[in-house]
Amino acid sequence: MVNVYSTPLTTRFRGIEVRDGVLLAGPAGWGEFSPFWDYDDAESVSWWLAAWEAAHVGWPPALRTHIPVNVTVPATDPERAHQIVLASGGCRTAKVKVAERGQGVDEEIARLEAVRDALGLTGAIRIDANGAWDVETAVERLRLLDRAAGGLEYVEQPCATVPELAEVRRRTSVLVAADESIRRAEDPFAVVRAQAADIIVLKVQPLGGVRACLDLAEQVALPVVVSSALESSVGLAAGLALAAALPRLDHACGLATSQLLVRDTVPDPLLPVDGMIEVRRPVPDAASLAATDAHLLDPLVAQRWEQRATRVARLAQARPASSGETTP
Ligand SMILES: O=C(O)CCC(=O)C1=CC=C[C@@H](O)[C@@H]1C(=O)O
Ligand SMILES: [Mg+2]
Repeated sequence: MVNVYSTPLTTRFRGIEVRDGVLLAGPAGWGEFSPFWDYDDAESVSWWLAAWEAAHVGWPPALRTHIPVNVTVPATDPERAHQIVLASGGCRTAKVKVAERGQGVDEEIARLEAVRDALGLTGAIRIDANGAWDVETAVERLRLLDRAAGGLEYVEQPCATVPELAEVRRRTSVLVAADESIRRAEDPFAVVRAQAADIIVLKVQPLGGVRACLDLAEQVALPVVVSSALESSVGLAAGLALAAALPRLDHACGLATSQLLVRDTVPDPLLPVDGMIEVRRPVPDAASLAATDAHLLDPLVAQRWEQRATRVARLAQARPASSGETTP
C-alpha cells in the first residue's frame, strides 16, 4: 500500500478545496507525487520523475540556508486577504491571485489595497492571472492594479500564449513572469526567443525534478522564482532545495503554501519565520501520516491515486532516458 495523503485547503485555490497526492519513501528520502487532477497521465510523468529523484537520488548541495518567500493570497475578500498577510510569518512579498472567474476589477482593486495596507509601504506585491486575460484586458487591468497595489513587482502569466505575453510586455511597464508558458509548454525556450518574459517561474514537479529545473534555469538565463505546486511539505522541500541550489536568487519564492493546507504530512511543516523558510527536509512520522491518510479519510480517492501512480510510473519507465539521466 502506498501513502496517499489528503487535506482540505484553508481557502479555495485554483478551483480546488482539497489537496491530495502520493508520498514515496526511498533510499534518498521522501518524495511527493501530486499532479493536479487536470493533468493526464502523460503530463504527469515529469511529476513522477521529480518524486523519484527526491526518493532515490537526492538533490544537489544547498548554497543558502534560508529562502525568502511570498505569502500566497487567494482570490478572497479584502478582510481575509488582509488577515492572511498579517498571519504570514513576516513575509515581505505577497502574491495575489487575480482574474478569478466571476470576479470583477473592483474586487481585485479592493484586494490589492488591503494587501498593501497589511504589508506596509516597503513590501513587494506580485499578481498572478493564470493566463486568463487577453492582451487588451491585461494592459488595461495592469494600469489599474499597478496603481491599486502602489506598484507591482511583476505580473505572472497575464495571458495564455507566448506572443500575447510578449505583446503585454512591450505595452506595459510592469515586469512579466512566465509560469504556465514554462511548465506546461512543449518548448519552454519559446518564451526566451519571443522576449516574452522578464522572469521565469519554476515548479519542481511539473518540470521533472530539481536537476531538470537547474538545467532549465541555466539555459534560459532569466531571473528565477521558485514556486510550489501547492504540495505538502514533502514536495515543498524539493522547491526549497532548488531555490537553495540556484546560483542566483533575486526574488522571494512562492513556497509558503503549507499555510493553505489545513493539515500537513509532516510534524514540523515548512513555514516562514521573518519571511524566510529554513532549507531543510522534514520527514513524515506515524502521527502526521495517519492524520492525513486518504485511506482513512476517503478510500476511493486513495484507490484512484494508487492506480494513477502505477500507470504513470509505468509510463515513466517506458520513456527513452535522456543522456546522463538516472532513470526510475
Ligand atoms: O506561487 C505561489 O505563491 C504559490 C503557488 C501558486 O500560486 C500556484 C501553485 C499551483 C498552481 C497554480 O495555480 C499556482 C500558480 O499558478 O502559480
Ligand atoms: Mg502561476
